[in-house]
Amino acid sequence: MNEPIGPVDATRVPRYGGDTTFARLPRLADVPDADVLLWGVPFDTGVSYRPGARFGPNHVRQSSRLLRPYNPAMDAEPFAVRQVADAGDVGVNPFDIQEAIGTIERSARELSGTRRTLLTIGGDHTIALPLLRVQHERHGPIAVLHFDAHLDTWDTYFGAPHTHGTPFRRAAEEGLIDFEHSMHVGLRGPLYSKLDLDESERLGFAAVHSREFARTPLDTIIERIRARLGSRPVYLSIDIDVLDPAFAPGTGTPEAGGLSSRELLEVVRGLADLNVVGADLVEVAPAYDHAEITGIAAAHVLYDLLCILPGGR
Ligand SMILES: N=C(N)NCCCC(=O)O
Ligand SMILES: [Zn+2]
Ligand SMILES: [Zn+2]
Repeated sequence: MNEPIGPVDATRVPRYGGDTTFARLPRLADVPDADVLLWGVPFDTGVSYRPGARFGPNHVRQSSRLLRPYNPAMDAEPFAVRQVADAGDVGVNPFDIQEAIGTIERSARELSGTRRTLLTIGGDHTIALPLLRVQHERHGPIAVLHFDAHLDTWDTYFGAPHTHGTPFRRAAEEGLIDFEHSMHVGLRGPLYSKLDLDESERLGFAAVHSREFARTPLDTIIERIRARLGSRPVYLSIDIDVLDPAFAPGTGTPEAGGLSSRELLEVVRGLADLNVVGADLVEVAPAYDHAEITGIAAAHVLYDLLCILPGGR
């Protein structure tokens, strides 16, 4: 087997120069094949408040230039153990949500092929639906670990079924989710009514609310999550607004009282050895970011995610 082609060597080409791929990894076209692909879905037509997540993928790439090859927290070299590459962005229609969802689904299917793991950079949370459809084709009903301030199980907005507040309701209706083993993490903020929580529970989602992080030891929370997911194939859907606006100001629907980046990174690391089969990281909206705070948090979450994937260490 050929050695994986890693990121550009920062001792030869300084980090701030050259092509902007995630972690300065090679592009898919420049490697014989890849085991793990990062790709961007620059789509935000589903947002209900501040727009701008369409600029998320390139912002996260730009904010990932300082990542280094060795991750001491996981004793891992994620770019050395297998081929990771950046597959660029998919061209999605910003004026037609249905068409965009179809394009995302087809592209995800094509890119994953028979064996590749996809890490998708959004884009708003609408994009989780087509991504879950492709996971379902491979694994059947899939355990979803959903990091978010919001439930995203709402029914419609202005009568529209496909928005960033509704992907998990649609996915539930399509039978894509294994509710015995699915969970929200980081919920908080005002709701439309108490029924919002009841409906999510009725669908079958368990939940760790953000406020529980204030009083419960992190290891206890990680244990609860691991027990819920078990040995099932797990899909991670990470809305960056799970972080407190202090740690992720660059997002469209910020809510106070969220996780710190340290807490989120520790929870992600705590998922090591579970069967994580894919992930998305959504809702980074760079227009509201400062000094790449949100972009850097997103890049580091993806980096640790690469290390917890089966075979990532
Ligand atoms: N950020 C996501 N995915 N959803 C937020 C929807 C909240 C709302 O507009 O009421
Ligand atoms: Zn959210
Ligand atoms: Zn969301």
